[in-house]
Amino acid sequence: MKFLDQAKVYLKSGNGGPGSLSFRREKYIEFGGPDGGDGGRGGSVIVECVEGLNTLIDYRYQQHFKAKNGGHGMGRNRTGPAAPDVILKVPVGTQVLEEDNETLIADFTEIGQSLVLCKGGDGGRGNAAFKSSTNRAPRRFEPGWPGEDRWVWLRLKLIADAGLVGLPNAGKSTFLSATSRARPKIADYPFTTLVPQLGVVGVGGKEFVLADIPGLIEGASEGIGLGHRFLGHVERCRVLLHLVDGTQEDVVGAYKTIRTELEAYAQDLAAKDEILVLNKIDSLLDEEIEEKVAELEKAAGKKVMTISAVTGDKVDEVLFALLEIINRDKQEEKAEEEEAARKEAGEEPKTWQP
Ligand SMILES: Nc1nc2c(ncn2[C@@H]2O[C@H](COP(=O)(O)OP(=O)(O)OP(=O)(O)O)[C@@H](O)[C@H]2O)c(=O)[nH]1
Ligand SMILES: [Mg+2]
Repeated sequence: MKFLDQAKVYLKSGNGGPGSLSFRREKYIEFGGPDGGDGGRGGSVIVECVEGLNTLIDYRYQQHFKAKNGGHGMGRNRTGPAAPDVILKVPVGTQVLEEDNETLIADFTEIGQSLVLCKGGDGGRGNAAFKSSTNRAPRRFEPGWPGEDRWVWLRLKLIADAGLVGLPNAGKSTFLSATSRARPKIADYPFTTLVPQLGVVGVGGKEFVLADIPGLIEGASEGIGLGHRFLGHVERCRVLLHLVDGTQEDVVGAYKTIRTELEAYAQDLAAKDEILVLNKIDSLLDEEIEEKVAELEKAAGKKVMTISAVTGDKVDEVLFALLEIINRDKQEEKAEEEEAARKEAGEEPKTWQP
């Protein structure tokens, strides 16, 4: 599933500190020379490409990044303290665009690349800097130079490995928030999720990207509800995680509604690997769980896993099951790519000859 993860952020660098207007007063000199130092440099705002990030999710929650102003110049010709830079860490593959969301400013393709987006203002000069042969005691000093500010878009194209599907209220967002650092909105009414949300799930020392899309309802493939807009995204992921709310009467009906929509939307979507999970088992009696699992397994013709996204019960088992499919799919993809590369190079596949 190819995703556009993006965030609009406001950046502001610090102003330079003002220069100082200071005169040294010493014992025998009633009115000494100027010794006001320069103001400190304001902090810059810098974007840096770092290791270990997969999404821009953090930028959805904090949108304003402001560096501090430089400090005032001081007496004895001391320069004011420079303000620290503010560094926005982004993953490889991030693009920075102007506020119009079209004009490209930077394209980060390697770890360690960085760019100053708003330069901190220089400090103003203190009066010591204006001393000359004709003016031994200037009363002149400069205010600090202003910093810069701008809005930019951060944009990251990434592939989600697994996609959550299910009716509204099935607990998809709860699952995402229980398994990743993503903090999607969760509520007991349908269509809480309005746009896809992504999270990076860590399991067994590995990571994969999980996407939560708005709930699907009957007619979704024809444009009813919200989910259809995002079904195209799910088309490219490696595995579907299908959640069924165990507290509803008709679990089989819920399952079938989603399957019908997936099939109506695209055959290859319906043909994807799917892990089927009965959620909310914390609210069910053991007999109810057994009964519902049996009904679902019969209708779906596959094994059904059970979890509570809220308590975290058995969630890990689902994650390992997802990881297994994702790894297998990645290996297959790699093998296919190698095969294609070999063909391109004009090499005949090696065949065994007696
Ligand atoms: N008891 C119980 N409640 C759950 C569980 N998982 C989710 N819920 C509740 O079910 C409601 C819906 O959860 P969401 O995670 O918002 O559901 P969703 O599938 O993302 O819903 P949409 O975004 O509308 O498609 C919330 O009130 C959750 O607290 C669970 O394991 N047990
Ligand atoms: Mg949701």
